[in-house]
Amino acid sequence: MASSASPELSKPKILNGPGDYVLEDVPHLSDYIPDLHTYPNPLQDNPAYSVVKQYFVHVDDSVPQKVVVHKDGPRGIHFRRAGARQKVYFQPDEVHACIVTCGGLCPGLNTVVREIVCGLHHMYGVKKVLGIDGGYKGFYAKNTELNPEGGYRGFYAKNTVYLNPKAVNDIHKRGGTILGTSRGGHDTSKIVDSIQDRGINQVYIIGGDGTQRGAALIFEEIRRRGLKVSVAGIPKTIDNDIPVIDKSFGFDTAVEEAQRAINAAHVEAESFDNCIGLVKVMGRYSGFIAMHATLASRDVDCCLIPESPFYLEGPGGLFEYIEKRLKEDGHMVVVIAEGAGQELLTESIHSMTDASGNKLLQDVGLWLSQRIKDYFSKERKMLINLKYIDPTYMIRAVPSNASDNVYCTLLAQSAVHGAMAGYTGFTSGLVNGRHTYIPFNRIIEKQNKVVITDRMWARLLSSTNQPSFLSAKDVEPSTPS
Ligand SMILES: Nc1ncnc2c1ncn2[C@@H]1O[C@H](COP(=O)(O)OP(=O)(O)O)[C@@H](O)[C@H]1O
Ligand SMILES: O=P(O)(O)OC[C@H]1O[C@](O)(COP(=O)(O)O)[C@@H](O)[C@@H]1O
Ligand SMILES: [Mg+2]
Repeated sequence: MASSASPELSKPKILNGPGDYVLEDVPHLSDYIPDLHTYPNPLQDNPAYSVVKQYFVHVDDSVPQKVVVHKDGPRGIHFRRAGARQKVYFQPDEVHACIVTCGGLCPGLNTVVREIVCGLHHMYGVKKVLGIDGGYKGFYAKNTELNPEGGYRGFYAKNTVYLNPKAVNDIHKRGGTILGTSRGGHDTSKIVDSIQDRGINQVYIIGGDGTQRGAALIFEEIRRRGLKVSVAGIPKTIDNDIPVIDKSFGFDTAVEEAQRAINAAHVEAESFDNCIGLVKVMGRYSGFIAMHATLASRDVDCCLIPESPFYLEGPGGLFEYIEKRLKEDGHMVVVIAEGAGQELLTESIHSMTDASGNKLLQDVGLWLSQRIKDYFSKERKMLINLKYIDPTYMIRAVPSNASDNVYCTLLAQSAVHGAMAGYTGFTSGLVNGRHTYIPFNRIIEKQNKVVITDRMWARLLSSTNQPSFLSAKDVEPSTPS
């Protein structure tokens, strides 16, 4: 379960400028520690970067949250631009960094770990980088029993391990996280005690919404204790449910992997009479994987996501639509996100949660398969075939694809530049194609969801021709994307 520590966060750092310019800034070590020494950025002597004009980011550079504007509109909210600064707040041999990965797996975790280690080492000459084993609880729990014979995890599973470029050289080619991960076990004071006792002064925390909430609490406690420790988050979520950022790393890879299952479902469905291929993908509260995989595939006739309630029977319902597709085409493909239609399932485990406090879901794919079979055999006396494919863990256990690898590299390097420059309490994130530092309060304030009154969902509906399961009265106006 998450820590019971007070979730009260310090006041956001907001700076205003002309034309209703707003900078939602991130904290800096100098906000609460006076007279900190600064040093020239060692990158200025690095032969790889010395030829780059204006390699260092201007101290006033910021990135707008909204790029579609009206000529008389306000300049609006901005975030601090990520990147190397001319001055740094740590000397290389003073840095003792640590990296932890928390929550579910996501393609690209190992790439982020690799690039933090290599970025610190090659760009800033930092040699002491500690890997924390098995998520937040690895900061304080002794995992001596966690030492399976052989293998990468076996090698690393000993609570903490020092990482260097050689040790992480090829880890981006494998899925998962070499550090291990977990849900639950966040205990703010034990974690900060461990950081303080070990003399760690840069903490890199890779994880999703729950993890970033935990990171915000760690930052607050570090600030309360007045420690010179930078806390940097790198947002990880296969569900793409973290707000503000353009998309999370690993998402493209997951969508690509989901295509393989959808293709298989389509091949099966086309090969048998009256056949339905049903694919369940991840997406606990947000249906982005299902939506993007559907739009990418073009073989999908119906996509069901948590944000769009649906119903089975009667006019405009799913059964009626399935019957129509089978009569017209003889086959169909349905993609369902795991969080869709949970309200239709029995109440039995609705109140159960995992160790992190996330709602535990029932298998909507199995349930829907059974309901479809029952309906067509018993009520419509129709012979149908149904092939259910559940690629759930396959799509998140793969290594990241090429574009996610590049994305992970830049996120990791941005985090390193930010921490070296003394920023803290931030998440490294892509906003309108630019790398930024986003304050924790913005990252954890809500979950990113598919807006079903938005253009993207309309594009999906028009590509599948499925019913919207909505009446006009359910539709609220929204800003289209
Ligand atoms: N509200 C919270 N406060 C502090 N820690 C949290 C909170 N929610 C989750 N955590 C911790 O963050 C870690 C990952 O959370 P989880 O929800 O499982 O995954 P994710 O970060 O991917 O959403 C767990 O160790 C969990 O204890
Ligand atoms: O079975 P596990 O490991 O708890 O993971 C399942 C969940 O992980 C998710 O991928 C989300 O994980 P995160 O919150 O860790 O990003 C959900 O889609 C899914 O419900
Ligand atoms: Mg989560």
